[in-house]
Amino acid sequence: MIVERFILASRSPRRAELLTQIGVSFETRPADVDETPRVNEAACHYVERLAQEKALVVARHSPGAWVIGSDTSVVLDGHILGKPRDRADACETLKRLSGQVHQVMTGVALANGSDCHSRLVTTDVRFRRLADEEIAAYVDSGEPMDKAGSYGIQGLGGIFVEELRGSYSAVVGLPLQETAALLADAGFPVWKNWPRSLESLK
Ligand SMILES: Cc1cn([C@H]2C[C@H](O)[C@@H](COP(=O)(O)OP(=O)(O)OP(=O)(O)O)O2)c(=O)[nH]c1=O
Repeated sequence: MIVERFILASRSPRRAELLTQIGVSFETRPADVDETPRVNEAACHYVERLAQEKALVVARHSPGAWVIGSDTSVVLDGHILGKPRDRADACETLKRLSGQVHQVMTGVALANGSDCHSRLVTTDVRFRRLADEEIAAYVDSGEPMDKAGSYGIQGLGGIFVEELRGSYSAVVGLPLQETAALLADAGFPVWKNWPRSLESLK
């Protein structure tokens, strides 16, 4: 019997939790890629390219494995806001997001050898107005520091979000519907591995 091997090419604990949530068993291997945007590269192209590169770089060294890579960026007026460099940068980013609608773009890619398929998910998120003291307290919590756009919707930062149109899981870091669709297209519908808790009651 051939047992398929799945690898999550990520060091993000959120992505690992989300992939576990839909019933996929996998190993993790961080992908080190250069995250510098190309000159004049549109945010949507950048995000999908990085997801592909993360998956492909790990797939190259993992023959036969199915590798999932992902990238999330926060985009305000077309400008990519990545992870904060430091405390001041996080405060500045949160001030820019205050009272505004921004986009969270997440790319997800599935690679096998040099073959790679990907999807891009864009979600509109509206922040309410944030007070300066609130921003300072949030940055002091440390939560923004490893997150695109300097916030985590799944954490303390959830209180900033007034409205969301799109995919909540994509904002957290891995779009579940699209990830499952990529796996299904490759011949691995995730539901086949779900537990059968009620089977004995039939
Ligand atoms: C907007 C937002 C981002 N994030 C996180 C998801 C990603 O981990 C991170 C964006 O950075 P990424 O560069 O996409 O990912 P990463 O460096 O954490 O992990 P890897 O490249 O190894 O896969 O921001 C949240 O956790 N919550 C949010 O609400």
